[in-house]
Amino acid sequence: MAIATIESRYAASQKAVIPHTQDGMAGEPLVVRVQELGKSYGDVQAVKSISFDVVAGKTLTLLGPSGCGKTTTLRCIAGLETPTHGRISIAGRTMFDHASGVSVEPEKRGIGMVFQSYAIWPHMTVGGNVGFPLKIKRLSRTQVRERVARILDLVGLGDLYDRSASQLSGGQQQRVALARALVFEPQLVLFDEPLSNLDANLRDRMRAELQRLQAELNFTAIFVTHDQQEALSLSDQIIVMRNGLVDRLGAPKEVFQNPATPFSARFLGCANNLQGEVVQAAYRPGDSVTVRVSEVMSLAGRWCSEEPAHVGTMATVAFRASHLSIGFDDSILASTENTFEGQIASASFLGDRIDYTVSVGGISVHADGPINPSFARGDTVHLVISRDNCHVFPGTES
Ligand SMILES: Nc1ncnc2c1ncn2[C@@H]1O[C@H](COP(=O)(O)OP(=O)(O)OP(=O)(O)O)[C@@H](O)[C@H]1O
Repeated sequence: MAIATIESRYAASQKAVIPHTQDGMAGEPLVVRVQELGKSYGDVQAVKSISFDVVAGKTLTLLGPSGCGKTTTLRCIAGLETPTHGRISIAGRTMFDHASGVSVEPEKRGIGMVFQSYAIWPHMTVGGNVGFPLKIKRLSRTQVRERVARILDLVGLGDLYDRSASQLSGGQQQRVALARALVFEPQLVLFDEPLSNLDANLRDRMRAELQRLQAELNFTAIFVTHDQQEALSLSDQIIVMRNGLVDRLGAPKEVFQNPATPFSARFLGCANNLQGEVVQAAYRPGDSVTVRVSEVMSLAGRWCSEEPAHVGTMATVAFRASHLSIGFDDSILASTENTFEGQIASASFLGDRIDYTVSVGGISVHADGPINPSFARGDTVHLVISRDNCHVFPGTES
């Protein structure tokens, strides 16, 4: 039986979709729908309850710290784990439904997977590794050869067809794993930290290659990573996961610029999380609010909750080190709001900038500064940050 082309598979997926109504994407074709998915291992609730949709041809990334349930979610979608509850459908077809007992076998889900470990067979050639999924599907030798040659060209390994897989660099092995996942033209590809074993240069190149391949082959992707740069650069949508739940879901820019919780703020690079008492109230999200962090430090920021901030309640102010300006004198101070004096407690050279820890009346603040001028331990400096860059959340939960 001839295997459908990428284009016809994609066209078929477009016909079989459920109308989509969430997150302003109404009318777009859906490839994956995950509803109230949960998975427990004995007493461990690896995934508590998670729901999301992925639109055809787009990339959704599960981002979060180690142990938050990213891989378990991915493995449930692939059919490698049986969820404890919930429902998963792909292109309108139910793959798992706890309520009705449906559970489609992994090999019948039509999903490609790329793992962190590559999982390629060292005793086979490159062509043998990549052609393996097609052999299982009983394609003829000629068809396998043609398909494998084409995908190897696409991933930049066209001249390594007959090379033994044991004679490849890490980057080449990663490309083989990628080619093997894509060779049977899946409409959905799952990536579990596929770039984490590569050096920084290669990782950047592979990110760009993945984007090119996705544009060319039009597959839908679910990506797992704990690297925020990777998530921001590769995704159409990001889910920040925490303890088996969705902490934040949105487009990369939205998630980065408007963190909805202190956890998301910290995970997406807000190195400063200061706690204090509300001294100027806020009633709606986006309202100005002031929090007194210490005797010498009150911070004005944007309120990030639907609940009002009453005077006297506790709140958390999150902001990035890169948003603080730091200088020797108060000429850097454009206003009198959110300005502080402190002493340099430590400095870490990061190549293109210096990460300073500044003590402001005993409270430690992280501030990025330029290479020149640089400041030494004990120097007195001035700091300023705009109110728009301070995100304020209710409570003091870390
Ligand atoms: N087979 C298993 N048996 C028991 N517990 C498991 C099993 N697999 C995962 N867990 C637990 O489930 C939780 C979620 O694990 P998971 O691998 O999904 O996290 P993760 O976010 O992918 O982490 P990492 O980034 O470290 O890979 C962890 O507490 C983990 O110890």
